[in-house]
Amino acid sequence: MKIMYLSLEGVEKSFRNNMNSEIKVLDDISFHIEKGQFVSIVGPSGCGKSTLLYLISGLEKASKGKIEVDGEAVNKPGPDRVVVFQEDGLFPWATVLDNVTYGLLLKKMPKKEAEQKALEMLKLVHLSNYVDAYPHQLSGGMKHRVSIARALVMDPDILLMDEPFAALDEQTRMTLHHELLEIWRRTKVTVLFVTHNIREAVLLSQKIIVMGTRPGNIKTTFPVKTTQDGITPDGVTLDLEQKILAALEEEMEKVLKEELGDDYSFKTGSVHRDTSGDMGSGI
Ligand SMILES: Nc1ncnc2c1ncn2[C@@H]1O[C@H](COP(=O)(O)OP(=O)(O)OP(=O)(O)O)[C@@H](O)[C@H]1O
Repeated sequence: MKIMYLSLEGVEKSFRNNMNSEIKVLDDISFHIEKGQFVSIVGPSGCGKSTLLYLISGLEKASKGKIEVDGEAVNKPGPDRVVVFQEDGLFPWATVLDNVTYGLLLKKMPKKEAEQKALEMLKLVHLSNYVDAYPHQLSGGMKHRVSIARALVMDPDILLMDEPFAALDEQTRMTLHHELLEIWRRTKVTVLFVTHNIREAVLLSQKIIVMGTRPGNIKTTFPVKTTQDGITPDGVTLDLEQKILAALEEEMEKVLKEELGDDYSFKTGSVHRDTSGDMGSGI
């Protein structure tokens, strides 16, 4: 029997708007993730993807429903769940090494031990030669690698990644995809990865959760079929990208109609489906 590691059952989240009325952002979210899985979440802008990550991280509380990690209810942030954001969030006044040791020193780990752990992580993200550099001396991709090292050094069980590579250029993003997969295979950390980019989701994940919107819900889930080497064959990749895009088109139509008026007509297939391009980055 498979162990369900992260489990959400009937999760709802509402916020109060400026008019003091309740707006439901997430409705009846239920899914289960096995330990060590790499799962992506895609969905239209504003459907509640970040909110969902914050609920799992414990930074926000669910209005209803249950979130459990390894059978334990989540009700506050914990070192077992670390979030990596789109912005690298590094301290500009601190060196790479000091940025990575920061969380460990807060946990009262002795400095020598913290530095040794940080150096191991920096080796894993190929930044051993930059330990004394300051963030402004690094490229965007390198800064993201530091922020991944800073998250991993805490030994999290679950890495929650909120569009971590969205602001990077295509080539840097491709390099980081390789590195992230290598890190994932070596550390066996469970990854929940939010992205707007369908291709990115297909390339990285074992399972893809597609969210609908108004309010945010789970529209459908796709398993990603890989070979024994963990590689998704090209035909499978393209087919899956098309299926995800088709599922999202309906949601996008809903949003556009709401924002642009009822007479707006969304033509099926009007989304650019050039498979050589950057699938879904406009979603
Ligand atoms: N603290 C808050 N108070 C009030 N409303 C909020 C709060 N946080 C999020 N929301 C609302 O919840 C909805 C979902 O936001 P969220 O950022 O989770 O969506 P998203 O899918 O991550 O969007 P994007 O893809 O554009 O980043 C939005 O309408 C947002 O305005």
